[in-house]
Amino acid sequence: MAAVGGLLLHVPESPTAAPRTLSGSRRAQARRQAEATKRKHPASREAPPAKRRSEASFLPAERAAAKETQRTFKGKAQKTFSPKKPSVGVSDGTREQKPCVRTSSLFKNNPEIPELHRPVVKQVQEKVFTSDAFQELDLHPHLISTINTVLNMTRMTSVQKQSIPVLLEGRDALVRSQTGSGKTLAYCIPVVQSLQAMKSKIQRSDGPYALVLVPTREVSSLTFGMGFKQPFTWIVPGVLMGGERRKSEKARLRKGINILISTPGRLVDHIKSTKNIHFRRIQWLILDEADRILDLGFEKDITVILNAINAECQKRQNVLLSATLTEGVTRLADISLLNPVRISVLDQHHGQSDPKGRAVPEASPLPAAGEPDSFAIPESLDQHVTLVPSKLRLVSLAAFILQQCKFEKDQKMIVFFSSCELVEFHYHLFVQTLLSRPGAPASGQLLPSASTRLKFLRLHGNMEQEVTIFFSVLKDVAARGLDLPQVTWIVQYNAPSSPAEYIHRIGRTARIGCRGSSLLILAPSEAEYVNSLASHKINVSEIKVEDILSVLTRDDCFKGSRWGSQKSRAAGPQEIRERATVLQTVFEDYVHSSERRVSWAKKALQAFIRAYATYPRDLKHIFHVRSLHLGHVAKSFGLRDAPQNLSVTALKRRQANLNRADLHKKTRSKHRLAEILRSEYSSGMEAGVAKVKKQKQTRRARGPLPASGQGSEGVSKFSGAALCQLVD
Ligand SMILES: Nc1ncnc2c1ncn2[C@@H]1O[C@H](COP(=O)(O)OP(=O)(O)OP(=O)(O)O)[C@@H](O)[C@H]1O
Repeated sequence: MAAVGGLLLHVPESPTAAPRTLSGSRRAQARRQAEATKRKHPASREAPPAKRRSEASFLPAERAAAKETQRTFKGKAQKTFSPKKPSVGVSDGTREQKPCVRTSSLFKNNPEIPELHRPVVKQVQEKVFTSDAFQELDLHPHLISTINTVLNMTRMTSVQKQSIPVLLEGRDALVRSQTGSGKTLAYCIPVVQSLQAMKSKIQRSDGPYALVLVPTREVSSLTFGMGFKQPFTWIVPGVLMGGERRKSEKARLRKGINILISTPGRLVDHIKSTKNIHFRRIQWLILDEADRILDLGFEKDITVILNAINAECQKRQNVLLSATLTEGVTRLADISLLNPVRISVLDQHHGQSDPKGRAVPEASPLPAAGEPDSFAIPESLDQHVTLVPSKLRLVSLAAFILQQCKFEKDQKMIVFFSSCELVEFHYHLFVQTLLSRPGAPASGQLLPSASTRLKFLRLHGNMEQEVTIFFSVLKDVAARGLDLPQVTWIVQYNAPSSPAEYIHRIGRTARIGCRGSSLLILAPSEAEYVNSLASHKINVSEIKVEDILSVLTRDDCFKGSRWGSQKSRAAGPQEIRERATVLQTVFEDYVHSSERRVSWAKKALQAFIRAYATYPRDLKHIFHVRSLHLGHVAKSFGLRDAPQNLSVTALKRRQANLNRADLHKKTRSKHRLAEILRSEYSSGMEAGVAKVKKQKQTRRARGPLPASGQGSEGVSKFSGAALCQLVD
């Protein structure tokens, strides 16, 4: 089941959007460039530690890698990259002041980009579809016809073919299969089949017969929407989710829910406070996305739930499903399943099926002690990584979005960030600078040929109201809520905190056999993360940052003056630098156009650093706040200088005093805190975090708002978040 805690979706704009006129745009561009030229660049103040300093620094060191530059750019490499003097050019037959863009600030003093010696590993792969139809299963004809006509599915996926017969036989099962392989229906079908076949017809007032636990509210809605669209109207499914008011959930529980879908946190909340919740008729207990449930620290809540169910009913069927089979998942299986059949789609090749194609109980291929887990990755998914110096991160992300979504057709992209604040920041920044708006005045902050083909949406944990809107938007766009089958690109702007999280993020594309690609953006100092992924049999190939930025040469609105009259000239590194600087200047001008926006960008920067400080211990040698160069990172927030009062230690101390003590008290787990801070998955029931959110809201009411008045600040309820964009 798809689960994305927060995302920003990007849909085609109305074709009526009026593009701005070129002449006005050129003037605005010239003004921006003039300002950029006038500005004093603080390059020397931003110099990185001596260890990583290099003179000319677009590539690992331009001079050292001149050959590489020529190979990649297919143009003539420039020998020197000193700031250029303003020049006068001729345009459209009129003499016009065309100042040059200074390139020193963005491209000087960057750390070297190391050669990526990526170990090539053989990825674990699974076959998604079988040739077998649902008709081959012993199911009620109405159920088959609903699957065929309402859900529009004919052939079973491998996991469905292996799991459904086992579950229909009444066995407990531990099911492992890659993301997007159809695990939800693998349990929904047997549950519905068994409940409709009960001798005494189910009454709504009987209460729950099946309990489905999922990690997040989003997943619960989707499970409800997709899996339990069943034809037997007397079986009532229902969802308990954190965003809804407890009172109305209690009322629904009182009326009766036969298939109850909930996040662990929300259910525990009801177990403790709702009198009329009971489990005496439970026949099915499903733990879906068990790895994510554990990642989020819900182990204790699961124990509370198991105890509550065991106290009222002993005999039931238990199913645990997971994309990754970690030690934690096996431990959970040990306590929740009884003599389970272990189904792993990979096992097909290892003779674990009987002659009828049914899986038989057997030990699953768990990693040996000390050996890292390996994850199955869809065959149709191409994974990439790019190493980008901090100063170039923002322009690189924007260039990549433009490359894929403006210059390519039929693209949809989800961009994951490490916090809600980052989603808000990038959403507003891109909407204000990269999009053209009908009737918008020529503010000079919008790119002249700003795209009419792009649209952005966002989703994250601080958006309770907007989640509903988001779902209704998605209904039109993708028809399957957050499970967006046509997503073509997943971009991870901030690295995930675990390989399992990486797998779940990239699992939003290449679903159910479709093609998809992913891009992980790392800083040069984070290159070792690629080895960490390789140890889990995750294979990524490199895209060079200059190849990403070179897309800017396809759009004349990024043109620097030096190239104004040389249309035929091939794009060289210098031109790419100039164009990247034009784009960066657009972002910086927007951010620096008011005090409020500067303070908003600073807060986003703080949120980034806070999230960076929460990487788990085993990744600290790769992601350590001390290795961040604040001046450089500030550039990726459109800030011209690092905020004066922003020292990593002070920030951490302040943050610890403000929030963590409270959160620690509530969660009693450092790991859980880190996950809540970093992960896009949440039940929405984190008491401690909710309290923090309340504090933040109060503070937000007092403090300055971002430009649009919609942003958020501080520690979010769950900060892993994503920005998703979709293009016509
Ligand atoms: N037999 C089928 N034929 C066609 N599409 C299917 C079939 N089974 C499931 N799907 C579709 O595949 C997509 C992924 O299914 P689902 O969300 O259940 O996968 P999953 O394995 O639970 O993924 P994840 O682990 O990422 O949550 C959904 O859009 C679903 O509608």
